[in-house]
Formats: sequence, structure tokens, C-alpha cells
Amino acid sequence: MEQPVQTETWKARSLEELVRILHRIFAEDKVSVEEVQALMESYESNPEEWLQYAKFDQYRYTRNLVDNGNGKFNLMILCWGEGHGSSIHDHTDSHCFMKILQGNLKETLFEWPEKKGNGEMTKKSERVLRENQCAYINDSIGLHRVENISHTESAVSLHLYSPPFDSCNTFDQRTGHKHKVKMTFYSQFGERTLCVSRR
Ligand SMILES: N[C@@H](CS(=O)O)C(=O)O
Ligand SMILES: [Fe+2]
Repeated sequence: MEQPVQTETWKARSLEELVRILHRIFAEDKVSVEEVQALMESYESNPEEWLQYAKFDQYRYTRNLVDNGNGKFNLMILCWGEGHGSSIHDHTDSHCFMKILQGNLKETLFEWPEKKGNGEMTKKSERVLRENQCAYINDSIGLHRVENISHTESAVSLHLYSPPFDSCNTFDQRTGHKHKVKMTFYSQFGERTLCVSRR
């Protein structure tokens, strides 16, 4: 008889412990999506532990690297000012976990456009993610847009991507046309990333 698959249930009591357990999980050959999602959800957000990474920009959401997961994953904190949102995008064939540390974020799911892409993109669903919730998406589920729709409160989220990636496609909602974009970190390990401009 088949044994039900036993996934471990962890409780991360701090951000540091969460990172430690993630390293252990991702050192294995096979990683269970449910296990990672449950682990991330088990961490009760404590601003004292993540404030050093939470660097906001006035104009758009920021991506702040917390840990590079020994090359297996990237863990980062995203800071969303009032009204900030992402464009519709994919996740470059990676697994994407998104946990809310503060505030609420609205997630809208879209279908992949037809090959050519020549018309309004199809909305599949939308939901509001609340503090401590952890959502999951990958390219086979679809595309999404994430927004802090609040006019009075900022939002902070913790994202894990595996394998790590540094570019993705964004999509125009009206036409479905896609556009490859490079993604950057606003800060890494708590230090603001230097912008070097070359001529
Ligand atoms: N995937 C996006 C954030 S989100 O809108 O899910 C990023 O890494 O910038
Ligand atoms: Fe995303």
C-alpha cells in the first residue's frame, strides 16, 4: 500500500530561523511546495527582525535581497508604498512564494496571452493577501500583478524564488505584448546597492 507522503511541519520562530530551515529544505534534491509554503506561513511577522531590509522608494516598489540560499533560492523583501504595484509578469519558470509581512496586497491572476498577443488579457481571479498569508505561483498557474491598493498604508512582503532569476517578462494588459526586463536589487543584505553609471 502507498504511504501518504509525509511532509514535515515546521514552525519558524524568527526570520533567522526561517532562513536556517529554508537552507536545510533546499539542500535536499526534492523540495515540496506545500512544505515551503507552510513553513513561510508559520513565521509570524516581527518587524524588528526585518526592518533592516525594508528600504522604500518614493516612486516604485523595491526589491531587497535578504539571502541567496546557497544558489538554490533568493529570499527578498519587497517594499510597497501607497498605490505601488507591479506590471503583469511571469516568473521565468521558477517557483515563487510570497508572504505578507505588513499590510495587504492585492494579487490579480491573468492567463497567458495567445502567441501573438493582440488584445485585452484575460483576468482569471483576484484576491487580497493579508498579513502572514503566503501565496504561491509559477508560470503554469499563470501571470500576475501585485498591488498595494491602500492610500494610507505601506506594505511589505517576503518573496522566495527558486531557482533564482534576474529577468522576467512583463505584459501589456491591453495588447498582451511581452517585454523582457532585467530585475535589480535596491539593497542587498541590508546595504543599499550602489548604482554605477558607465559611459
Ligand atoms: N515577482 C515580482 C514581485 S510580485 O509582483 O510578485 C518581483 O520579483 O519583482
Ligand atoms: Fe510576481
